Amino acid sequence: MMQQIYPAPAHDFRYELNKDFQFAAAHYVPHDEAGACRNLHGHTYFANITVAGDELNDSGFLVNFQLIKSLIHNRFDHTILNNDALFSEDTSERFPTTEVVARIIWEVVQKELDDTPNKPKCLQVYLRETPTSYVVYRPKKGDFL
Ligand SMILES: Nc1nc2c(c(=O)[nH]1)N=C([C@H](O)[C@H](O)COP(=O)(O)OP(=O)(O)OP(=O)(O)O)CN2
Ligand SMILES: [Zn+2]
Repeated sequence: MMQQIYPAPAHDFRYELNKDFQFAAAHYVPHDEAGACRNLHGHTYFANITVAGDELNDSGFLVNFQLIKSLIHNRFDHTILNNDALFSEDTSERFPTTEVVARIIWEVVQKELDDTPNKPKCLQVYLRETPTSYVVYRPKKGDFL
């Protein structure tokens, strides 16, 4: 399916994995400057999640590829993002723009990784909203526990 070259975050961890997946979702951006995006419309989002770490778990995984996909796909696929409690119309920090959706994906994934024994780090979320538009979210050091 996706098999494209993604930008690579710099790091010196021993292992790095990447998981591609897609999900279909509708959204609108509740702001006057959003133009046509103020209207409810849908996308097939393509995501690439980068996870890195020095230690593997008892399965020999950094983290199961399927866990990364299911965390996001099960929550957002065939939904209206604006209806999810992770988003809000009260603050632009929680409007479901591509930038914010990418950051929220990072927050969901990293929260799960923080609960694993080998504690890998999500270093990058690449999120493509349309054939011509995508965002890359990279956390800063201080964003990790
Ligand atoms: N910085 C952002 N700009 C825009 C966002 C966004 O989330 N962050 N979102 C939109 C719209 O929601 C739209 O879905 C995507 O916009 P756009 O790239 O303009 O989509 P097109 O397919 O129409 O692009 P063309 O390259 O002109 O075909 C708008 N902006
Ligand atoms: Zn859109």
